[in-house]
Amino acid sequence: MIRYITAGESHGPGLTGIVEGVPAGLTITEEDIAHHLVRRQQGYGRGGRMAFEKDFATINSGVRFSKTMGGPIAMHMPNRAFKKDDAGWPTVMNKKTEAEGIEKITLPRPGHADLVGAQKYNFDDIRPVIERSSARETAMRVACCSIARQFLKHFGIEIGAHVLRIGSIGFDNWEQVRAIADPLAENGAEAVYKAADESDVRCLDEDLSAQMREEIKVRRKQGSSLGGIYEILVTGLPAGLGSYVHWDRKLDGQLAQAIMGTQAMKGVEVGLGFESGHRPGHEVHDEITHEEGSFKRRTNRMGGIEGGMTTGMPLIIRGVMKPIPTMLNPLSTVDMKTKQETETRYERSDVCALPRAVVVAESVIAPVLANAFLEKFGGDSISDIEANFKKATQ
Ligand SMILES: Cc1cc2nc3c(=O)[nH]c(=O)nc-3n(C[C@H](O)[C@H](O)[C@H](O)COP(=O)(O)O)c2cc1C
Ligand SMILES: C=C(O[C@@H]1CC(C(=O)O)=C[C@@H](OP(=O)(O)O)[C@H]1O)C(=O)O
Repeated sequence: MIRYITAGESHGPGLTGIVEGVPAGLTITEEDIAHHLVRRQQGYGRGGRMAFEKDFATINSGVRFSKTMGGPIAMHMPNRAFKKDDAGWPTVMNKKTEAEGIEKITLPRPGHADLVGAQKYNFDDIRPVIERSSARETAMRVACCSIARQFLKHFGIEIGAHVLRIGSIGFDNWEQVRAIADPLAENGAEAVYKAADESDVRCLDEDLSAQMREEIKVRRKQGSSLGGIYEILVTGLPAGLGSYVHWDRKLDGQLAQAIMGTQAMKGVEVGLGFESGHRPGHEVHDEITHEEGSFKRRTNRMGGIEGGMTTGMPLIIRGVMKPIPTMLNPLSTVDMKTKQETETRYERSDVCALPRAVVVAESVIAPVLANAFLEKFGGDSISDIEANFKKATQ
């Protein structure tokens, strides 16, 4: 079973990640990981920090001659913000001594973890909450998950996401999205992300991309922010991954947890999702056929999952990201120290992080899918798993 854990603060010296349970013999390099790290930094609506961070994870264990050895893979990624010292970070984040005059942050931002985090851990300063709740952590999460993604790719399983909506601008309906995304996914879901990466808002439609950019521009000018909706496709999954026998073995439930465990994600759909509640059954369920020796479906409205298991059709998952909580135009809040009503204070921030966040969403589902695959075809090495997979699918 692949597991990972990250450590590190947003403005501390750097992020650390440990991935364990990766079978021996998987080809992986720092450059493979950097590919997705660079993608996570790109996107219209990003804030000033992404312009100077140059995310790169150094592999410090578990890999020899570009192949995994079966042991834990440890990675480190420095925060340029710390070195750049644009706000005295080595002093503010000093691990030993508190210097005099360091300002306590006491104005919680609605929508961020500030107030509840400070209440929970009994802090009179929001700084420690910001440092760990920040989505800076997703940089190392993407690095860790890129290893699981590489494992899936080895077995022909590809992941690719694209943006469906930013604020009021987006596709009208499911069929419209299918017409543009599914032909791309026929060549493997990586074709979806590669096409989406051509747009700086990661939308597959050129006109909508231009309108989304405009929407972000307008909201930025107003000092507000935006979220949106995205879709992830996964191709190459064999039928029968996951299980119906227990609630916690249902693959759709596990995928939802991975998405909802990501900063700012507020909902997940599989296939038609909420739309299926608006339609009669015959416009929802995917009719079964048998062609060229295997079971197929006429449609894929259930998004490749039935009974908590993969159907063999592409997986289609959608997620919604709420608007960024830090906004130039303030919201009302209460000073934690004085208990007086006041307004939020602005800090450097993304205006719309959705085009970047879809890379995080693509990444976090990879270990879930890799584990479902390992549960069925698992072994200690890539060659063992190849043999098991071949035997089961011949
Ligand atoms: C890629 C990414 C970038 C983000 N950038 C910011 C940001 O610049 N400013 C901000 O206030 N929130 C940002 N967020 C959202 C906060 O991290 C998130 O709202 C916060 O951790 C509270 O968690 P919750 O939204 O899940 O309740 C970002 C989220 C993601 C996924
Ligand atoms: C650093 C990243 O995102 C950060 C996520 C984030 C938040 O509150 O979640 C707040 C901002 O941090 P800062 O105030 O230092 O600019 C973002 O830049 C990143 O994605 O690597």
